[in-house]
Amino acid sequence: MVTRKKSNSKPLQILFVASEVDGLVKTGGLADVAKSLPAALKELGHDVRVVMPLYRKVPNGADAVELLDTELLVSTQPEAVSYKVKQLHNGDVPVYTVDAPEYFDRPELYAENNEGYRDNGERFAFFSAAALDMCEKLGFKPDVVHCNDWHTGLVPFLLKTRYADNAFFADTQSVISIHNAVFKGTFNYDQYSLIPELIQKRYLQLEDGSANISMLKAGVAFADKVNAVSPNYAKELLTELGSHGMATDFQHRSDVLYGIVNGCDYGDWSPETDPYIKQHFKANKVSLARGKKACKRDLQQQVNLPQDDVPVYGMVCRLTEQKGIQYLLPVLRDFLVNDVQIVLVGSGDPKLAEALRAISDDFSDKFAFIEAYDNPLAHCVEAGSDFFLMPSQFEPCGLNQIYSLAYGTLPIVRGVGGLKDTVIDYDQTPQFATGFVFDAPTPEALLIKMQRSLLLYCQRPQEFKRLQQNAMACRFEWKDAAEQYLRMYAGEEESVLEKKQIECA
Ligand SMILES: Nc1ncnc2c1ncn2[C@@H]1O[C@H](COP(=O)(O)OP(=O)(O)O[C@H]2O[C@H](CO)[C@@H](O)[C@H](O)[C@H]2O)[C@@H](O)[C@H]1O
Repeated sequence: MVTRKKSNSKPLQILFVASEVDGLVKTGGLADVAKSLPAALKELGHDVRVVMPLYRKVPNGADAVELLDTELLVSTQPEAVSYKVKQLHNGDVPVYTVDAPEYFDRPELYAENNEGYRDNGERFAFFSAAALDMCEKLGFKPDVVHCNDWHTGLVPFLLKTRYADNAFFADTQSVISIHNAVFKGTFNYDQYSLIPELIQKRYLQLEDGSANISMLKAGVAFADKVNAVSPNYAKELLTELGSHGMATDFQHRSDVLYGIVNGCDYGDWSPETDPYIKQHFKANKVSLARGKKACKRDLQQQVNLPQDDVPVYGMVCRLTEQKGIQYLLPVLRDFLVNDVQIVLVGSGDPKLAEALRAISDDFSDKFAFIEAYDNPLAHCVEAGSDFFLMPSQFEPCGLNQIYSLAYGTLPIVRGVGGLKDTVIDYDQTPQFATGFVFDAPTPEALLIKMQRSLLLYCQRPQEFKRLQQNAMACRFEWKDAAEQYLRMYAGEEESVLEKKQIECA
């Protein structure tokens, strides 16, 4: 029998610690969450403040209001590290930016030319320490410190060590959200000089190789609660196959491991209001048909494809193995013999880019590969495509398939992580289907679903429209996700383990 604490309705003070925040600086889905979840929590009446590094890329960084000019003192270090805290706003949410030029005044956030900065361990160890150091100085006493991914993994560790007896944080609980456990933030001990607590006592369970400490492991081991960005990913994290080598770490925390699906910011991603798309549209048949057609023509024009009336498959992603490009590449030429077009917008791994470029050179009238990070174009791909490809190797939640649903663009996804939680397969559940889901991690399994989708489009247009309308009726509101987070903070949400027990009973 699980006993639960009663939820406290008093507004919470929440510090949301993230390495990137959409609206200020973004390289991937973590930034979308760091923008939308704090906003949704604030909307529900809580005092939420975000803290992130002040990178050179942050617009208006120079105009931010300086709140603190201070230093991080570390007992074992002869010299303190000076830093400032400057305040910006992202919508209604205050954002504290940690200004330490030696760490963050660089051209990029994490890497240049696909190579991580050599001192990334030290940079984010500092950021984690500063995020807590500033709280007392600013007089902000958080009830919840909500961390995100490896960059912030040392925050829960510091709360349980450096701040264990500190009255200021006596009532503070820590949470870490896992957006992508493949990045463990593993660095040599010599990068942790600002965190002597890690060195004075050896924490074997945090080591990833004998000379290295993983910041993500530290977050998972020391946070009061751990949550994955979908229930299915939370379950996968408990397995050898799906945990990126961290099954034991997650199994040790299974009683406080939760899974909460990300929301969709419909203020940014709605075909009815999207400022980037050619023609707004709704789910009713006439509006959908007209809007999709205009957006398709516009997309074809933007990426230099013939403006033909053929099914268009879109894909927008970081070019990494995670996104399943390796399943697409071997079958891309086979699929392109059909009367179809594919638009892929992505940047990242140069080898994957080269392979995609070669195919687009050979099929220039059918396959447009845009090697770029281009947000307006991403919106046009969502609006102008008929199908959206997301054949991920693994996918903690995935946002683009959720955006696709909103635009009536049927996702073709692999049934992993959050993709399984958010897309309903046509072959399994035709009545409620919103897309296509395949299981095997093979190019052939992907090709079969692409061919199935093509048949549906060409031979059963009414049925295709019905699926589009099913997709557009799906809602993944951030408000609902935020309410689940609040229940998790309050100890009222079911952990993955409890959900499993209920399923088995
Ligand atoms: N070339 C490009 N041009 C324009 N925009 C681009 C782009 N490449 C990516 N994006 C944008 O970046 C975001 C990507 O979000 P995802 O959730 O799909 O993946 P990501 O792997 O970064 O996030 C990780 O964190 C999120 C948040 O929890 C999880 O959903 C996900 O599974 C996990 O891997 C989307 O907003 C997308 O439009």
